[in-house]
Amino acid sequence: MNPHTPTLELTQLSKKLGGREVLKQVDLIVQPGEVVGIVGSNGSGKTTLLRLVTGLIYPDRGVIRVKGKRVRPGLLGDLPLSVGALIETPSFLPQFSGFQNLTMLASIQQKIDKTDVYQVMKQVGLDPENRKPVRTYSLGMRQRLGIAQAVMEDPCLLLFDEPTNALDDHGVETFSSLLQELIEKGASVLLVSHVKGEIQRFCDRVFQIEEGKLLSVQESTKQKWRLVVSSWDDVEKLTKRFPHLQIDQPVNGYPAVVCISHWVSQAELTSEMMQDEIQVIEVQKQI
Ligand SMILES: Nc1ncnc2c1ncn2[C@@H]1O[C@H](COP(=O)(O)OP(=O)(O)OP(=O)(O)O)[C@@H](O)[C@H]1O
Repeated sequence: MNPHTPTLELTQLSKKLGGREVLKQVDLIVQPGEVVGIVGSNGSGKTTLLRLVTGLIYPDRGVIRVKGKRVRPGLLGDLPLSVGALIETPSFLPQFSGFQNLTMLASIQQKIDKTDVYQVMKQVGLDPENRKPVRTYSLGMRQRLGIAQAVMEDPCLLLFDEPTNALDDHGVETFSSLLQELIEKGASVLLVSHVKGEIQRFCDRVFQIEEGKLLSVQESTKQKWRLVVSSWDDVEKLTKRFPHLQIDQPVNGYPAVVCISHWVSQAELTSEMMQDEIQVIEVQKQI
């Protein structure tokens, strides 16, 4: 897999619902580690956009690619397994406990085991030992379970639709730190939210859906740098220290990585590297 392959590519995506063209020729590219916010008034098409990416519904026109692989919806289709989603009110089997629900879902892909499910439930503030069926869960507990389900298999792309809906203050904080952790690990996120603070805090870029069009309302302030370093040990130090790093083609035999960050000057960047005693051969600001 080419490390530069975008996590998500939407090309000329259009979708009609109830006789109305909800999305019109939408184009979007989301890179690894990028958090993209989607805002817009009620009924503007935000949820529709996320559902299209999961393959739950299919576009009338256009192409969706996750990690370069085309999403072909339908039961016999090719659904993107590396996508974690929390869209609208999550539904679970009501007669089973939260833990049972998640372990059943985990058994489909067999990427994670019961211990991982146990841990992720604790992470979202749910008691994995609670044997009560999901039908007795409050809305907030269901939402927490939905968040756990979305993140548990460490997907490369996360789709969150109003993730803090029904969460109490503690739940919001828990979600925020979980999201921060995922971003640091390099996941890409599409975040739909009416909560301005949430969008401002997490998103690198923000788009608004207006009359079916995806309009940019906040451009990224991040820069892309290529760092050429003296050894693979330095690459190891860098990958420990900085999220979203991608190994690049070596430059004159030296290892190189591409890094997306908010640094504005080369001096700032070099001083960060020096703190970790990383020997930088060359810093290239990419255009
Ligand atoms: N199954 C459906 N059949 C017909 N129309 C639908 C269907 N699902 C959604 N729509 C319509 O598509 C439009 C976009 O809906 P969508 O749920 O994507 O909006 P949204 O931006 O997520 O809204 P909200 O902020 O209220 O969650 C709305 O006008 C909605 O009524």
